[in-house]
Amino acid sequence: MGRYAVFISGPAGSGKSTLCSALIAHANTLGRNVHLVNLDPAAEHFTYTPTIDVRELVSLQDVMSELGLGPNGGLVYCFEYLLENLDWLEEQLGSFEDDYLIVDCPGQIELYTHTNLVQRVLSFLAVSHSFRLCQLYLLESHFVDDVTKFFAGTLSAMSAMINLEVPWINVLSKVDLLSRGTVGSTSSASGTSLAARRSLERYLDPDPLLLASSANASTNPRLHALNAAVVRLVDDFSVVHFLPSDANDEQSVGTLLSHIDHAMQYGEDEEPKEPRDMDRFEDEGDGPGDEQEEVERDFEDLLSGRSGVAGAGGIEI
Ligand SMILES: Nc1nc2c(ncn2[C@@H]2O[C@H](COP(=O)(O)OP(=O)(O)OP(=O)(O)O)[C@@H](O)[C@H]2O)c(=O)[nH]1
Ligand SMILES: [Mg+2]
Repeated sequence: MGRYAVFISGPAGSGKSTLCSALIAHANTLGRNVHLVNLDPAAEHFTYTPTIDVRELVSLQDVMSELGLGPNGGLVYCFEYLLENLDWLEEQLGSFEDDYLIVDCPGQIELYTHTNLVQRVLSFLAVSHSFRLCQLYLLESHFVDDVTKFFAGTLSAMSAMINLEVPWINVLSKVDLLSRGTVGSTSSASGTSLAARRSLERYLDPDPLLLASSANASTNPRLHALNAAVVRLVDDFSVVHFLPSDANDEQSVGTLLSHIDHAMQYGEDEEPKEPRDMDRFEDEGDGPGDEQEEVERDFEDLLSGRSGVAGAGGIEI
């Protein structure tokens, strides 16, 4: 079948561990055998017991108390320790028959952008163990309530992407909070939801002119040339494309899993599948569309509550 590993990364609290659990639960309902790998030496608890857990090799708490390091230095030390002890990882990997790993990563962005530590773990899996890899990068949906925050989030995703050089999927997590009005402006609840929804639509398929004018409206004129440069960058590279995610919505999780499978060409003997919920689109008689159209449709369904999954709650706007 081949060996596959998807790394779930993103800033602290962006929903990585929750999404790992949701992906595993969804894969289980499809009868698929996937394994959780914990690469976060500071993790506390998991819904599913990790099959491989870096804390069995080294834990952040021990490193901090024994070496007197702070949390960030301690984390870097833990990764260096892991890389010095790859035989441990090798032994853990060797016990699998079906290798589809869902890897929960630490939230410290500098691990992906300032060091090559994560990159070396990825290379070890790809080169020494023939894993096909994919990296998911989560950004919380509150990044879309302000264009300058969106730029910051997009640029951090881009710098991690350039550093790691593996198939990449950007995810806007917790979009259900937008529809509840928890994220966005301070107007009335329904107004806030609508505004947030419009923001999200704008950022899923950004119009460069609109992005530039709203960035210019909230920044010093001296920064307008920089805004224009960032908008060009955002417009020119596909890093700007985000898949919306609600970890509590099975359809959303299913769509993400299908994008991950597609990125890694999971099941190479089978016909490669387009990253979409095929049954739903076939039922609706839709022909194949481009990826962005798909994302927009999924997003529309998510926000309008047309989830089509038994037991999944609709989202009120
Ligand atoms: N509403 C909503 N909440 C979510 C979603 N995903 C995660 N959360 C919540 O966000 C919080 C953080 O989620 P985690 O999964 O622990 O985030 P994390 O990225 O693993 O955090 P660290 O490991 O500390 O970096 C928790 O309270 C989750 O319940 C989502 O899709 N919707
Ligand atoms: Mg976590």
